[in-house]
Amino acid sequence: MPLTRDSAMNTAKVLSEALPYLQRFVGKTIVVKYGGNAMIDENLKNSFARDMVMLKLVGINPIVVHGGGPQIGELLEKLNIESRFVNGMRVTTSETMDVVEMVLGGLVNKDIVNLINQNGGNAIGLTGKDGQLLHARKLHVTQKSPELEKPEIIDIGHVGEVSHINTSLLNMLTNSDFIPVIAPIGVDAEGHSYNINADLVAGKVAEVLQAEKLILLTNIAGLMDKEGKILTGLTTQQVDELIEDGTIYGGMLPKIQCALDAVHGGVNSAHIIDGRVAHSTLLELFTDEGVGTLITNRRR
Ligand SMILES: Nc1ncnc2c1ncn2[C@@H]1O[C@H](COP(=O)(O)OP(=O)(O)O)[C@@H](O)[C@H]1O
Ligand SMILES: CC(=O)N[C@@H](CCC(=O)OP(=O)(O)O)C(=O)O
Repeated sequence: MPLTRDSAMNTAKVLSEALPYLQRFVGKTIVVKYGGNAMIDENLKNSFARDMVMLKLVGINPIVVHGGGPQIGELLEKLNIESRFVNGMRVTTSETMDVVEMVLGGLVNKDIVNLINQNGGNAIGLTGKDGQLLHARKLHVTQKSPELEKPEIIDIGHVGEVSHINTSLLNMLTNSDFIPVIAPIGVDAEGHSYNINADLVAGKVAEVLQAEKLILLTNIAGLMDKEGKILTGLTTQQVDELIEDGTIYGGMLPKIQCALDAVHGGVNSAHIIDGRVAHSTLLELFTDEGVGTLITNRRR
């Protein structure tokens, strides 16, 4: 559709206004956790892929870490395998692990790689096993309950946390103009697979690369209080209180924890943003529009 003069002027204005942001972020690494609706809706999928291609083209290094919880859930259901979560983590038996690896490392990862490449990018898909990218160890979760005096340690199976990241592999790929697309599957020294929450992987990748930003795309407008108001600029203590009183629960727990860990570990800022909004990554990076929850070290 041909642009009218007004909308052409507007496009030029928007591009010009992006200049200071481009100058600030060029050469920097931005880790994007891709998940939620942005990974299901065809239009949103496409706009996400275009955003990644655009970032790379203007000299920013995007690294994508993807989730796929709903896609895993769908296949488990078809296979009649029961699934449940503890503290936002999927209890993972050996049988479940096989499904997780098939879905995340196969269908989901290749779909994203393909979409970025179709939009003119140069994406390469990896699980934590490729090039031993993500070393993992078993994650032990604790759960508090009013009936118990001290928190209970729960075994949730083949669920891991990141113990080491092969940064030279990531640097090699980004320096060769690839966009790495990482599926959150880890491996230990004995070659066992681990299912790792994608937010935790994204946070760790951002930390070890000392990324400029960690952007967590999700299905909600941001971290909210009990009245649904978006919370931003929180301190660690405020977050702890919100967890204690039940305002933060389920899938938001690993998200907020990894955002805090990342900024404590040297990432400039972490953002929990609404992946239901098209081009939300560009909005976050190149405009003054704050979309969602910002977590930085500055207020601490
Ligand atoms: N305080 C909170 N603010 C916003 N969402 C919350 C909060 N506490 C729990 N949640 C839940 O966390 C969900 C986001 O986590 P999750 O579904 O795992 O996202 P993703 O698939 O993007 O990783 C929200 O949809 C919401 O149901
Ligand atoms: C241990 C654990 O819970 N792993 C996740 C991995 C995928 C993921 O994190 O997907 P989302 O980001 O879409 O939730 C799972 O099995 O669902």
